[in-house]
Amino acid sequence: MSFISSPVDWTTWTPVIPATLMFIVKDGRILLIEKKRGLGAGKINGPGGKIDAGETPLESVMRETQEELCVLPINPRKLGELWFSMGDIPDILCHVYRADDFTGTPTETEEAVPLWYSLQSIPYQRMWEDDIHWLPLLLEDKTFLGKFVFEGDSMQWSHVETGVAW
Ligand SMILES: COc1nc(N)nc2c1ncn2[C@H]1C[C@H](O)[C@@H](COP(=O)(O)OP(=O)(O)OP(=O)(O)O)O1
Repeated sequence: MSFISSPVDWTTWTPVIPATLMFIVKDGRILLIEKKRGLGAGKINGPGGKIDAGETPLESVMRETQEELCVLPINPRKLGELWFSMGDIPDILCHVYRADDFTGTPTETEEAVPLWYSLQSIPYQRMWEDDIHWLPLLLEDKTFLGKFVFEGDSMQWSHVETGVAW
């Protein structure tokens, strides 16, 4: 969808909300959540959320994963950033992490239902529209920077580059 020019000037774009996402990939499966409340409620995503004041992105994604799923990722690594121009809500810069192991038992909480999917049956139709543009890169352990323009739930424009050094 990046064949048309971007409706957003990314050189001056300034995100308002810093956020995170975590994807745990183990034994040919990925640990996702059905989000029960907040932005994206009802969709399937990784655990994550807004970064609190004074937190680093890594501290935030560990806290959010613990709060939402009762697990702690082992050796998390940042693979991507997602820049979301959202239109009707404040713009989001999301740091995306992957881990290949965890401690604890994935457990339903007030915020999320844990869901394991095989890597061959990721439910993209129930996820945000941008995910299919970068989650395959994360599964290949590639780094990426994705820029997306949304109007409501509808993606209007996208561009993803890979081989980014974080
Ligand atoms: C627009 O496209 C998006 N795609 C994907 N894959 N993920 C997105 C998109 N927009 C937002 N997100 C992610 C980023 C965060 O992980 C969550 C939103 O976080 P939330 O608002 O739920 O933050 P919390 O701190 O958990 O919320 P509370 O204020 O309820 O504590 O969605």
